[in-house]
Amino acid sequence: MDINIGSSFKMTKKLGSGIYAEVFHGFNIKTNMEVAIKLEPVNTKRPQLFYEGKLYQYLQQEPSVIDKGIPNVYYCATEGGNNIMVMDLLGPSLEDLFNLCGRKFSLKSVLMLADQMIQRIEYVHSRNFLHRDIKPDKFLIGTGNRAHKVYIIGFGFAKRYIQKDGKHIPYKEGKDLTGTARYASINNHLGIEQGRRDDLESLGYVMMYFLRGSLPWQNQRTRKLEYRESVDKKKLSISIEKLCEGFPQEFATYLNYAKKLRLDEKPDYNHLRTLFKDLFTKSGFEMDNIYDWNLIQKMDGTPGKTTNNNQTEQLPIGQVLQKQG
Ligand SMILES: Nc1ncnc2c1ncn2[C@@H]1O[C@H](COP(=O)(O)OP(=O)(O)OP(=O)(O)O)[C@@H](O)[C@H]1O
Repeated sequence: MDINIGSSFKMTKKLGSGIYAEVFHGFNIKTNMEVAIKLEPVNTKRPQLFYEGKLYQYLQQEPSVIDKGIPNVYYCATEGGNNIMVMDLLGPSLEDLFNLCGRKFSLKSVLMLADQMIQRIEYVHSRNFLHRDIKPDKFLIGTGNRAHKVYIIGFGFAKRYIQKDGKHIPYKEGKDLTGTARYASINNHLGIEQGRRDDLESLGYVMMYFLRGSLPWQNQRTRKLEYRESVDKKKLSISIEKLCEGFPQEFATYLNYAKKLRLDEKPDYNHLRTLFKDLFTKSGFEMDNIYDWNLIQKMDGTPGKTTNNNQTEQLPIGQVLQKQG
């Protein structure tokens, strides 16, 4: 395919697509560095790519945080009927990896991910923005020697919650649901203005999705238009205790904490990370950055090689996904 983008980039093959945009693999012609290229048609109803590009750049402008877990953006322009953004190439999303692992993650993987995901959200909040679409597809792992690092992407719905005068955005009702119904906070369903608490509540649903394999309000047999309403009803009717039943108490504690926060209250992110870190230690896990997907057996039928210390060989994740097709 090899299409030129600006004077420095070439686009090669498609990597994925969302509702609003398509993402392609590419590289910098001058340096050979691999990149991801996101394309949005110029005539789309709700253009958001340049807003997203500006946010990535803004989030990178914080010298005190070195590796922020946010991709760099190198180029934004309109070419050939598309808005284009060139950014760091990342690896698969947590949703891709969840599928690869048979749609269940172990407690160890969920706890290691939780620690990173809370840090990413805390960083975005520290820069005065809410993400407002927290879901497994918005967390991607890095490539090469950053394959254990979780990056946060997809800022099309992000919103500034600390206004220019330093005040928190006011409480409001009657708003449309923003983001993805499956992981939306209950207040988002109820039409209440979102705050930091809502990103954290959504993250709680992501964790329970990983542990349980699905959420109780998923896969309901309704037409698209009725889907949101049926998720509303089901989510409201299930208690946190029921949702987290059979899993360590810490997950219910986390969700109860997020749901009790006031709209403008700053979450104690450290407290939440400590909750999960203590559970990690109590469970006897080792912080070795080995996730479930690193232990997947080779797809050609031969099991992952066993090393001297009885650990399964880690496969480069790109290779595993390619083998899966
Ligand atoms: N920097 C990147 N490197 C590698 N793959 C990426 C990158 N950015 C996005 N992708 C892939 O492309 C897919 C779509 O990207 P993204 O979520 O940004 O699109 P979107 O249209 O904004 O999504 P949505 O419709 O869910 O809001 C992602 O799920 C991911 O698999």
